[in-house]
Amino acid sequence: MERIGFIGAGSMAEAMVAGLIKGNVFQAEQIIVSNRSNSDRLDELAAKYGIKTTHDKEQLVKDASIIVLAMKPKDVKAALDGVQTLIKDHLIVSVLAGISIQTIMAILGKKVSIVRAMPNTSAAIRKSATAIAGSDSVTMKQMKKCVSLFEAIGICKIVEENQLDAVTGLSGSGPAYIYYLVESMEKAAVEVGLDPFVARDLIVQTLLGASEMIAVSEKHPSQLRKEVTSPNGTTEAGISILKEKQVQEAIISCIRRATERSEELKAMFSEELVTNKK
Ligand SMILES: NC(=O)C1=CN([C@@H]2O[C@H](COP(=O)(O)OP(=O)(O)OC[C@H]3O[C@@H](n4cnc5c(N)ncnc54)[C@H](OP(=O)(O)O)[C@@H]3O)[C@@H](O)[C@H]2O)C=CC1
Ligand SMILES: O=C(O)[C@@H]1CCC=N1
Repeated sequence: MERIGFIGAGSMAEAMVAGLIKGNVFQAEQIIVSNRSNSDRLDELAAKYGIKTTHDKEQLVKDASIIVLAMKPKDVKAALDGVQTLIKDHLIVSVLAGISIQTIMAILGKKVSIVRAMPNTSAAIRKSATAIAGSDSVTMKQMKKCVSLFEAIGICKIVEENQLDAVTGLSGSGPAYIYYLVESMEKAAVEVGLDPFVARDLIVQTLLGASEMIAVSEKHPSQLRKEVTSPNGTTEAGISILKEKQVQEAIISCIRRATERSEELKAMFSEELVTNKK
């Protein structure tokens, strides 16, 4: 029986476990989860999903053929400590932001099949936008397995590893940009005299509707925007302020900076984790 083992039992691991079970990619008995020390958390996951949990990482690595790295980037070295020699023909799937395939190989001290993924927190409701990249040794079959793994929690695109910083800046961090927009719309709604609860519902539905329109329509978003914008109407008046305040330029700078930060973190982690520098 093929088993998947998670090292790290936080929110990303749980989102994936939930999606894998709901999507029938793995049955509960094929999933093993471990963490550093929080037994209550393991008990909670076992009770909620019927999965196996353990604090014995060695056993997890022996039992599973796919190992998902789902701890914070700074903890990856400690998490893999003691199991390097047991990792052989496994497929390693890392969701760690800013940790390159090369860094993971350096920590493991050998060439292994590694798929690096950048999901986002909407994985919790199986709506993640994920991109993945594989090391040279990843087989077509392993890549397909990973795609189905991430398609169980949303959509999955295959990219070159050097694109993952851009993916992190765009869709990894992306939910936060949308939440920021919603925070701003909520503030504005109160200023223009709306009840905050009524405003929240209207904003959410506006976002859901607009997202679905983009998804199902063959029209470009700029065309959809034009269709909302009556000459001399309210939308034109509103958009003229966004243009005056250079909001589009600000969004482009935001995604550029987030991408750059991902590159910086990658370089920093690679130096810290591979050269033992703290
Ligand atoms: N949040 C996001 O939007 C996104 C996050 N990611 C990535 O997902 C990864 C996980 O994030 P998230 O789930 O939010 O993190 P959490 O902080 O929720 O969970 C981290 C988990 O790692 C465990 N852990 C820490 N050290 C070790 C160790 N030495 N051995 C075994 N387990 C260990 C912790 O165990 P314990 O509780 O016992 O300490 C905990 O279960 C991160 O690397 C992040 O970059 C990727 C895309 C988006
Ligand atoms: O903010 C971060 O660094 C992580 C990576 C993508 C989302 N959260």
